[in-house]
Amino acid sequence: MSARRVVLKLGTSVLTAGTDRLHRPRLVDLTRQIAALHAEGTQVVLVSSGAVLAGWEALGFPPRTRTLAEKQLLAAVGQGRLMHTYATLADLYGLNVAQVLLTADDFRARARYLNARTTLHGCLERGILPVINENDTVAVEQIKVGDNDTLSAFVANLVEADLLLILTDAPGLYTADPRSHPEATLIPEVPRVDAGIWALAGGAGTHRGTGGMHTKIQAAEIATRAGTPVVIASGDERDALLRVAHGEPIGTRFHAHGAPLEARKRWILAEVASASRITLDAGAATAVRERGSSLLPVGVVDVQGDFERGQTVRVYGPDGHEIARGLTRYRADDLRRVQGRHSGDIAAVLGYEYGPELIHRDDLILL
Ligand SMILES: Nc1ncnc2c1ncn2[C@@H]1O[C@H](COP(=O)(O)OP(=O)(O)O)[C@@H](O)[C@H]1O
Ligand SMILES: N[C@@H](CCC(=O)OP(=O)(O)O)C(=O)O
Repeated sequence: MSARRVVLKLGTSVLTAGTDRLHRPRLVDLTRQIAALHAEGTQVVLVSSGAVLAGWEALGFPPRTRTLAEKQLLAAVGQGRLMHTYATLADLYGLNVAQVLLTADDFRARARYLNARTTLHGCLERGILPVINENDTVAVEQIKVGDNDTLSAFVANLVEADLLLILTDAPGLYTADPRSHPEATLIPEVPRVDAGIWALAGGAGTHRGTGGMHTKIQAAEIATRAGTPVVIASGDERDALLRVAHGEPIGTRFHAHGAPLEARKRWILAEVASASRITLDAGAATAVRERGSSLLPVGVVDVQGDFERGQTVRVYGPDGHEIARGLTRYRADDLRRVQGRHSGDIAAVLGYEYGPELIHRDDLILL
């Protein structure tokens, strides 16, 4: 079966194709494959490393100290150049690109999470290619994801991808690090990431890459638990992206556990804002419960508690029974000002708006 929404992670090792520089022919080839998938109606979200390398290249390969400050400086120099390269190449295929720089905090804080999600979905709806990287220049130890394998798994959850493809310089997960164990063999299928799989992780990867196989296994565990299958394959393989997206068995495939919706439900149901309580009128309760509608402010008769935009809130029917939980797009104080009013009035009352829905149906779980 072909994937409809793919998160593609490109490691530094792929972008350099065994050289010291961003390998332009490699980037052209990958962009061509992304454009071909777009033409088939498959959405692609790119998580691209390479900023540090591009910065190092731009500055003429100065001796490396490998400190955090140096990495941040090189990333600051390189990120723009990396994006310029993607924008130029995508333009050849009539594609626009959007730069999205994220850190771990953007996944933890719900308002930021929601904003990132809205932007990414907006890009996908308009056929724009989002190019994501960690925001290295601000990502101090406490808030950084730390490697783009893990970041790509977070992104796969964020956009509810139906495939995460991690391209690297190894053909997949081997029984041991193939650099030091030439007798190692490829593992084509991993039904579950268990202790035996973790034991194969080996060391920290190439001198340019971050994390080696360890972070790729970690990414596979995060994404497969949330319902997204993961493939690790080689960027040297001809048409790797197209073939994997079309379901061809190359590299190592990690099987998803459970249905994606279940994982997302668990996420929404977790961390309910304390004492939050939104009460609906009968019409809104029926629309939400029986017609699967989004929840609009017009159907709200009462708002209790103090919650922020992006938090999970409890939704009650007029009879006082909890009927749903969902992620609110408006904070409690703002919602009190627009409850019972039509969505078209929101901007006039608040001076801004985050869309017509209070809780979008995708963010609403019926109980
Ligand atoms: N069991 C394993 N199977 C395959 N590769 C492994 C394994 N253990 C360690 N590795 C190493 O991981 C490297 C890829 O990771 P890394 O250098 O971080 O690449 P990237 O830049 O693509 O993230 C491979 O080149 C390989 O040497
Ligand atoms: N954010 C960094 C890449 C970090 C990273 O995980 O690198 P890699 O192991 O090559 O995917 C950069 O753009 O250089």
